[in-house]
Amino acid sequence: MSNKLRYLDFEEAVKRSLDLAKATSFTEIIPLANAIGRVVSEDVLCVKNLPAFNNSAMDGFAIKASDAGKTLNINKVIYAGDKGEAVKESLWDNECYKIMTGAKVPSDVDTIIPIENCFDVTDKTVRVPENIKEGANLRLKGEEQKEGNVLFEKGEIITSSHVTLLASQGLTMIKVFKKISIAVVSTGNELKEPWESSDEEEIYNCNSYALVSLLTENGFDATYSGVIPDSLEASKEFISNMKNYDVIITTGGISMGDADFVGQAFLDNGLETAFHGVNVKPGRPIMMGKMENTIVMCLPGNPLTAMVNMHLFAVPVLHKLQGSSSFYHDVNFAMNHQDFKTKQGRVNVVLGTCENGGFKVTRNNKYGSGMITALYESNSILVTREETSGIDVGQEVYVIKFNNKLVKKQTNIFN
Ligand SMILES: Nc1nc2c(c(=O)[nH]1)N[C@H]1C(S)=C(S)[C@@H](COP(=O)(O)OP(=O)(O)OC[C@H]3O[C@@H](n4cnc5c(N)ncnc54)[C@H](O)[C@@H]3O)O[C@H]1N2
Ligand code: MOO
Repeated sequence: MSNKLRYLDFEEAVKRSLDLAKATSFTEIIPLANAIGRVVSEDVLCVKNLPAFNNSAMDGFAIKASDAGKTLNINKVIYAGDKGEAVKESLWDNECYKIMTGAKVPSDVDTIIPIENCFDVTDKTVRVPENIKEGANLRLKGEEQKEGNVLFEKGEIITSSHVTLLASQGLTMIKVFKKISIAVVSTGNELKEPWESSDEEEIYNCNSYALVSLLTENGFDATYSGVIPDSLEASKEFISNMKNYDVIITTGGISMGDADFVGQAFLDNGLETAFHGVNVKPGRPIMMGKMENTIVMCLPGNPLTAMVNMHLFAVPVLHKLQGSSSFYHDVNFAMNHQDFKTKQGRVNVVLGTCENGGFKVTRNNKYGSGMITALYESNSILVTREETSGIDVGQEVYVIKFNNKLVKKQTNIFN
């Protein structure tokens, strides 16, 4: 680390990491069917009024409100999709239309009465109630969105709700930001790939697979590019071949060990360091910077640390790079269910489970950063301030959720 004793303030590190990221400007046009999770690169405007024409919200009778209480002759039946003559104004005195939900409403009527609220209904006549509300059950052209309105904005991530809107507009292609290219690499001579056999002194590389999966969960494409060897020369060469990526994420080799060459290898390749060493537990050795046009994120090798810091620091930066306008953590407000201690003097990132508004710390907050199962047992992280020494039962806390799932036990959903 550049300075062994001074670690950067957590909030400053978050700021510097986000300052590193400038949104991509490369775009492409893709089919609607492939659009989920992509980031819109320009505002999407309404090109077809919603609704596109005045239509009925109910199966029933389209009448003039002034005919309330009368028995009316049924002029014709109008179905959804009818057009031209079939929906032309043609009422004489004491007439109405029978109309179906979604059908165009001729302009000589102003109110729809649901069929079940009418009396003496036959094929030819109907008696309408006395008390009616003029304009009832009429969906007016453009009342939801008018042509020219912004339906959604540049920088939004496409969800099923966006797809609904696009399809409602007859838009089959959408302009999005091109996916940024992300390389994930591990470091360490002790690593074996999960399909290889390993001696007792060797361990399986879980970080690379963990990070690629986490990136996939967050809508990114990432390439696993292998293991950087534990030698400065080999590390330098490995890194020099990766400068075409938008982002390189490494784990391990970033602390103070004799085999920790990653930082130096990046520096020798022209890295401008934004920070190396942050006052956070776990994750103190974390390093970030920019090497020509490539953002570099070096996470500590301990699996739990790597994943926690990936959630906390890296994911927001990646969303910003990808052009998303929403890249800050979404926090949930929860009630803490079990006392736990935290280490004063550093920002602590604590694992726990957040369900139905309650937070429960994982393993009483006594787990090591080399552990793997503690992460699996958790779905949230809680970040404390440097001066905090513990969190009490009943204290209200902010938590950041990951691996968001449905829950096993049903609880009250009503308010
Ligand atoms: N003298 C000091 N030693 C250490 C410090 C320190 O400040 N001074 N910091 C400690 C902290 S905190 C952490 S975190 C670790 C991080 O060190 P590195 O980033 O250099 O990581 P490595 O030493 O390469 O590995 C640490 C640990 O993680 C295992 N590992 C590495 N890669 C993988 C992988 N792909 N899959 C699974 N496990 C992996 C590795 O075998 C080690 O056990 O440094 C402390 N030391
Ligand atoms: O960052 Mo390290 O994981 O605190 O041990």
